[in-house]
Amino acid sequence: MTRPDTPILDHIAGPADLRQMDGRTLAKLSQEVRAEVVSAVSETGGHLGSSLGVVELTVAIHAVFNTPSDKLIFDVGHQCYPHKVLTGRRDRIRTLRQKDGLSGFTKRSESEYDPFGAAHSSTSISAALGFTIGRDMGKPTGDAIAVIGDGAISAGMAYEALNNAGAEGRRLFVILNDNEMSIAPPVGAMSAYLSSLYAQEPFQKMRALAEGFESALPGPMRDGARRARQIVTGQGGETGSLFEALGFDYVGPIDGHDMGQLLSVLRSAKARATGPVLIHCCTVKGKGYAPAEKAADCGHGVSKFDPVTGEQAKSKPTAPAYTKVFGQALADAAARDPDVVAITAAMPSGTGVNIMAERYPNRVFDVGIAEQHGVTFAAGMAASGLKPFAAIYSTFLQRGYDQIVHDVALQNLPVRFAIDRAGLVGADGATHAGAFDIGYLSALPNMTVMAASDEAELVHMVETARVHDSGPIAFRYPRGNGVGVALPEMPQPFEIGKGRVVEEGSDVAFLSFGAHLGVVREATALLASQGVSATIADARFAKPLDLDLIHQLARHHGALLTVEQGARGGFGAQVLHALAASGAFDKGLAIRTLTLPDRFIDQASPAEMYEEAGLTAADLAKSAMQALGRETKVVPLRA
Ligand SMILES: Cc1ncc(C[n+]2csc(CCOP(=O)(O)OP(=O)(O)O)c2C)c(N)n1
Ligand SMILES: CC(=O)[C@@H](O)[C@H](O)COP(=O)(O)O
Ligand SMILES: [Mg+2]
Repeated sequence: MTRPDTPILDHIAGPADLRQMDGRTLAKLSQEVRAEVVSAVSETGGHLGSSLGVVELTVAIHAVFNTPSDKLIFDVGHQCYPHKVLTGRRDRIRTLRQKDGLSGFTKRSESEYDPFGAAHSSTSISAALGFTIGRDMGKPTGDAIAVIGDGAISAGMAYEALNNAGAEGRRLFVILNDNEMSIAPPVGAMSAYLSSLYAQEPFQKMRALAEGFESALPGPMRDGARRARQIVTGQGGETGSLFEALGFDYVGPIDGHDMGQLLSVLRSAKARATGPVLIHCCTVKGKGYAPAEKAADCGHGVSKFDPVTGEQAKSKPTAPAYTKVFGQALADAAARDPDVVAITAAMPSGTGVNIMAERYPNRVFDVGIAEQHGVTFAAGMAASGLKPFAAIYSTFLQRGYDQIVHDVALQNLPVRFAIDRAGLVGADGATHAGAFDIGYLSALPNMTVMAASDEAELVHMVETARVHDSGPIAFRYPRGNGVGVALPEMPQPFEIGKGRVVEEGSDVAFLSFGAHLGVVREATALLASQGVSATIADARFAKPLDLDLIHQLARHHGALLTVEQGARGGFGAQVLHALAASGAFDKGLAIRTLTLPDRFIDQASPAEMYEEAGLTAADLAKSAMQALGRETKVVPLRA
């Protein structure tokens, strides 16, 4: 594959080199960085659109600020590819999101230029404020600059940070990267407010309340800024008032692709700021690469693609994606039951609720990146008598945990949690792993917790959740495609707390919770080839547990192994508690709990990550042999 011609970039060793360049050269360099990002992501896949949108901004920040002493903190971190190219990682940029390669996000362990890791949104201002306190208390750290998107700034945590930063009044830079896009078009009053800011004032007529800013700006901008200030302070204009009310100086809006504007504004802000400053920067998501600019999601997340045409490599699925199966089952449930409503936190297509939204737009609520609010909002809906399905990825539901405890479980409100991306997700890595939900939900009184072992089970679980109106209920399912089983014509609710035996055996029993059932089947085939007969049970429920089934498995087999795609403290722990409480260990019991290990696992393919986790079929078979006290070397093992 031909690589782009990058004569300027080829001579960049690090951000210090940018500080020697004039604006025209920096603008040219930006084009080369853009070409490099397109070329690299065409080979790896990844968050293309967000990265393309911040190329000039990233170049300008590094040219003006003294990174890594100054701390550049990207919110979410999915837009950091140009930053990685410029900060000594260009030689590995084609390993993005691959096993042993660069992370797709900022990561402290990867570079001194990544002062704060991210991947979940809306943390940057808080972290930047923390650095400013460190600086002011004498720690060897320079200015802090948070770059946050218009989607990310819709989350509560960002407001908490703005509120705190405004009150602290310390020198701090927040750059609002406003591309009028989240993953889907952004929603909410804040988004409308930001749009109104640049509807009121075209570029160049920037506004800076402090006189000092104005006088530091070049001629035409200074006039624009002064006019804007007069509009606001003299004639009651509203521009920037929200941020100013929070204690920030507001500068903008500026054109985030105009190197001249960026350099002027950043330099004057750097020279003059005494307190917190918000620079409102307007950009285009996918900028400069037509297929991304034209795409409905502006190329937010792409698989490998042909850089000439933009056509993405799509493998032919052998079975429908779990997300789609859920989305369809939810829409069907909504058709049967007018009380069914759905909530998403800025992920309508990622969670599949867009399918229901097409049919029932007034019953699907996108709350923006606001999982905490989304959970309590769902609790309110449940309290009103509706049947809310809060469709939130496992990893992002962590944001709403106190709301799950305090607003949902404690009040025993029947919120249905549809938990996608359960287990290891692949290229997004540890930050996005759905590792903890089994544990954090099963710990809660009143909560019912299910996991789907295949896509047909998922359909039945949607129905189980719909009819379960006596308390909260959750069901989890993984990223990716189902296993290819036939889907039921008409879903049937499961009996709460009842599992099923999938295959009868005699020597050892596997009690599987969720989508690792296929791997369990492979493990039993390996065991069969060694003359070991295994029972396979699908627990369906982590809470309440099917105690009869568990006791029966424990009693009639030489060993019992629980299997789950989740961290320690989850399903296996629940089983151990139940067996201990019944005294099953008093007489001795060979048992193993097969979970994710107690460490974070870096990005790779899901299969590679499960291998790293020690959850392959061979690993399971080996554990079974060990639990039975038999020779293990006959089983094919991972090195
Ligand atoms: C807490 C949390 N919820 C959801 C997401 C998923 N997510 C990642 S990027 C994104 C959109 C961010 O939009 P914006 O901040 O405007 O950045 P852009 O992609 O437009 O550059 C969302 C919803 C996340 N990373 N973290
Ligand atoms: C950055 C981020 O959080 C999302 O874009 C995420 O990468 C989406 O993941 P899926 O591809 O699994 O929907
Ligand atoms: Mg955006």
